Amino acid sequence: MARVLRVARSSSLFSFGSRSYSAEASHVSSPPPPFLGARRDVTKERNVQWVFLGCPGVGKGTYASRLSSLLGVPHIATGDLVRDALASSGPLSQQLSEIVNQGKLVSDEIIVNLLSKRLEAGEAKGESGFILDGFPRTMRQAEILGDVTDIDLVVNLKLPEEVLVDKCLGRRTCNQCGKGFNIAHINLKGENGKPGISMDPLLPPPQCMSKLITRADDTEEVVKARLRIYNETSQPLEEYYRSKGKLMEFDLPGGIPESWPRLLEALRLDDYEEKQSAAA
Ligand SMILES: Nc1ncnc2c1ncn2[C@@H]1O[C@H](COP(=O)(O)OP(=O)(O)O)[C@@H](O)[C@H]1O
Repeated sequence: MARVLRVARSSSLFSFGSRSYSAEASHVSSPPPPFLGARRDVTKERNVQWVFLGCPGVGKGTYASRLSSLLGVPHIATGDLVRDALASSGPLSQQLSEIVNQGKLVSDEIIVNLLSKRLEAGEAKGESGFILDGFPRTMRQAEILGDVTDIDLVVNLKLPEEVLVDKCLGRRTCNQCGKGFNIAHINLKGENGKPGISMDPLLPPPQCMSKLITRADDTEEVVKARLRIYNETSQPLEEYYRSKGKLMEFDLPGGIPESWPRLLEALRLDDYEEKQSAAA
């Protein structure tokens, strides 16, 4: 989809593909543009174009990244694009740090701009397809995405809210190799017919142990703010994609060892590697 966006010099307009958008807030009550399921089937001509939805801490990054390696498509996390922009010097970094450190969402204009640049760079390198993680986050972003490309599938990962906070607070990244870990021990008892959930920590190897860092926005206060904002702004997206017949709900049954094979099964990818090698 990387016929990508540019911020128009004239100020309050930004563009994605050949379309321009006003930088003002979206009127969610306006009907969304027709989605792409209605258009021709292009899935056979290109790699997958998938979106991962889910609350902060649910594990979107982990599963999206594993699937991207399996399918050979880029995993594009807008949170990573924001953190890269934060790490660079300049006025954008200052503008972003205040927003991100309060757990608030960056403007649609900035986020579409960052995503567009990333897609453009990927296209120049010959990338095809994507797994988007953290985008779209608002109805307006979903409408913009729907205007410029076909989304094949939206995977909505779910975990009980009690688990999400603990998982966010347990996240760690190695500042040398960049890998993500989680030091939280989750053990939620089942009640009212709901199954319990236990997850072992994902501990780093000894060489990373002394290099672990915690995201500045993974404090309890900011995590709770992010969860609240997610529930307010992103849940309408579930309904939107459900109504297009694109939403796949997936309740994570536990940690990676239990969840990964079940997710592959749900995506009908459980024998994907075998089929790939047989076809080769
Ligand atoms: N699509 C988006 N729209 C607006 N802001 C975003 C978007 N994606 C990421 N951000 C910003 O980057 C921060 C970190 O994003 P992310 O790593 O996806 O965190 P989370 O753990 O909340 O899912 C968010 O709190 C938000 O400020």
